[in-house]
Amino acid sequence: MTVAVENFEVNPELNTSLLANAFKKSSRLQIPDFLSQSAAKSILECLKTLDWRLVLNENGKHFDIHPAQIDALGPTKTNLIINAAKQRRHSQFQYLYKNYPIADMVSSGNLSEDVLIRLYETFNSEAVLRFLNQVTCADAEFCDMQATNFQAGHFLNHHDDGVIGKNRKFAYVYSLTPEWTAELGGQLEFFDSNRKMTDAFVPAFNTLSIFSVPVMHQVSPVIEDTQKERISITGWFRTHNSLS
Ligand SMILES: O=C(O)CCC(=O)C(=O)O
Ligand SMILES: [Fe+2]
Repeated sequence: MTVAVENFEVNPELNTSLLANAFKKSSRLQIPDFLSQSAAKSILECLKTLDWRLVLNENGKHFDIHPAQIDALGPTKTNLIINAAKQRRHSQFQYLYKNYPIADMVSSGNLSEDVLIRLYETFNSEAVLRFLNQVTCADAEFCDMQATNFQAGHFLNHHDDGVIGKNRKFAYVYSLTPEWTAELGGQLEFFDSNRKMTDAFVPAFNTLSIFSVPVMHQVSPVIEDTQKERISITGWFRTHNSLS
């Protein structure tokens, strides 16, 4: 028997029209206290237990390295791969971080963590879709979802999130890292068409960042000298119809 899990509740004190006005000004917004503190804490605790994969690119190819593969490679080879990716950051589009593909795991029936199933259902619920569509003036029908973990030296270079056929209406980053500061790096930075930085979002616990796409942005490198992890749930709110 499957027991239906109840969705998390979006903070009832959020004022939709105030948030919509703020979003209209810059097509991006940070919404603090998105879920309850206890929900956010339970999600973070669950994320800390995941088997994160190391993701990076080389010569236009995406690599997804599972913990067992990292063990098989051993620390010397793994560090060579990581350091080479860090070097390539200066000359080409490059990324290096850890992830866990929540939406893919849901689709394949392999997600076993109730808290994450609940989170995925919550973000795809009528209540959240209606709320975020009102704030962004969009017509999104669903969202995809991955968890990301940026550790010391990890980054995601400039890109605009525009992918033909994906029908992305706006991107979201639900931050779960407590006590993050700008000095740690890992900021979500936005750029204009001249590559001038126009805005930077510092991750904050239980805060949902949303922004219209395409727009040029990056996650700046996390400093090398930290044990802290920048943990988030991210993805895009999308439509099914490829013509819209
Ligand atoms: O984690 C973030 O702040 C943004 C992530 C992002 O830009 C992406 O996954 O495309
Ligand atoms: Fe992005």
